[in-house]
Amino acid sequence: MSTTIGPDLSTFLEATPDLPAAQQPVWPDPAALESAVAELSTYPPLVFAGECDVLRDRMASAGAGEAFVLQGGDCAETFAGATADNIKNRIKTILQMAAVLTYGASVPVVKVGRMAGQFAKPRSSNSETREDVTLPAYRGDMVNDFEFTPEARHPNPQRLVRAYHASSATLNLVRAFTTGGFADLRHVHDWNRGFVANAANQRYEKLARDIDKAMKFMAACGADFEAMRTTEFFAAHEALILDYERPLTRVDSRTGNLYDTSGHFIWIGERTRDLGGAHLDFVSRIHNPIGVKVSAKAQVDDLLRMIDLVDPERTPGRLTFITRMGAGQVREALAPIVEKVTASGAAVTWICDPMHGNTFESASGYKTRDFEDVVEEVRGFFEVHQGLGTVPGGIHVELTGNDVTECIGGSEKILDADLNKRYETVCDPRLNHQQSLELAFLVAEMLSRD
Ligand SMILES: O=C[C@H](O)[C@H](O)COP(=O)(O)O
Ligand SMILES: C=C(OP(=O)(O)O)C(=O)O
Ligand SMILES: [Mn+2]
Repeated sequence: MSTTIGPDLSTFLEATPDLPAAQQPVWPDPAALESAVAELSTYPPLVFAGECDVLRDRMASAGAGEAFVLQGGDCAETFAGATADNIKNRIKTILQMAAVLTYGASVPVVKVGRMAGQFAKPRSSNSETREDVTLPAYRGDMVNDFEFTPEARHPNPQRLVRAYHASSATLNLVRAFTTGGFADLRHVHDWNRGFVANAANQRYEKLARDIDKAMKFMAACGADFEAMRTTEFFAAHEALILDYERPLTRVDSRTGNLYDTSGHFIWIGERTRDLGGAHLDFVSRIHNPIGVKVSAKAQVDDLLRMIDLVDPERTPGRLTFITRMGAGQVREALAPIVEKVTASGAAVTWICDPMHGNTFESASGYKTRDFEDVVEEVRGFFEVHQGLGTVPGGIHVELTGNDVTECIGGSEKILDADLNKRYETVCDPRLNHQQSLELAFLVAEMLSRD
């Protein structure tokens, strides 16, 4: 892969028309931006194009019902939060969930972290007001700082460079954990035994016992557990800030194709998926597997045009629709979309994000989600696909491996009054470690019935 801007890449950058790009920061110093972008464009790729191709094949398998995708991680990663413990806890949680889902689905689980690049946020409002002070909204550590002062909220393009380094360090540790023995299926299974040993999680004991039996059966048959000490793991984030994504786009020396090397899988958010906008234009020019968030407001005709733009060849695994309808709307809103997209002959993979349609402000003023709504949206997602004979390909969840109190409900019965105990997110409320595992057990039950 070329690490400098070669002739093909310059042509790409010049050919990119000046389309409107939603949700971009207004960088106050153009010279500082130019210098940060120039610096990024000289840096090595964070991922290799061949790995993106492998993930595209995996997403295709999920679209065909031969794999199940688990995407999970913070709503917004932070520079300060990129510590060994935080990363380890998140990986551990995802691995534990994946083990349970693998059993439930009886197919391989494709593990994808919302990690190593998830440093930018689209916002509903450009500003935030606390008491009588109004400042620019926090847009992710890649742009400005969460602290509520005018200096902190000032967009600083050197943060793009810092985001690259934080992503690089995160990815390095993720690769070490997932290939160095930490991911050993036997450890992961032991951790899950710990989860069901908690009296509050007794309801899941039977499933855990069944997995235990399956492991013993495999061992008795001489299964090669040594080969299960490592696992594939991919990195994903929302491709929001084009001044970060464009300079990390490289020509793959094997094929001459362009890849955004900031992550294996990148997605376009609900607020930036306009057909005439710069974000869809950008992803239509690169070869990574791409996701697009789809809310209940989406128009099917727009989605069909989007498919023509992003996946004109109808390559399985190229395009994933990450639907986020809300528990109350999923059955009604998702069915006609899946039906018409399927009837068009498109080959998209369907994933359920049960978080973003279920956010509300609690009585005590916290932005939260109810665990019950999260589970209910996944249930609706499965029902719709079952009804249409289409494939529910995976889930996309905002989670952390830590014991935060950001979403209410779950077997620990977190209440509104508990939210202030450990509300640590800088953007959306995440499922904590226990809630994430509980979700995995419930989805495994849905999958095994499916
Ligand atoms: O994931 C992100 C949020 O849903 C998005 O940034 C909007 O959040 P806001 O309504 O707090 O701005
Ligand atoms: C902003 C997000 O989602 P959406 O684009 O679906 O609102 C997100 O995934 O954090
Ligand atoms: Mn979010």
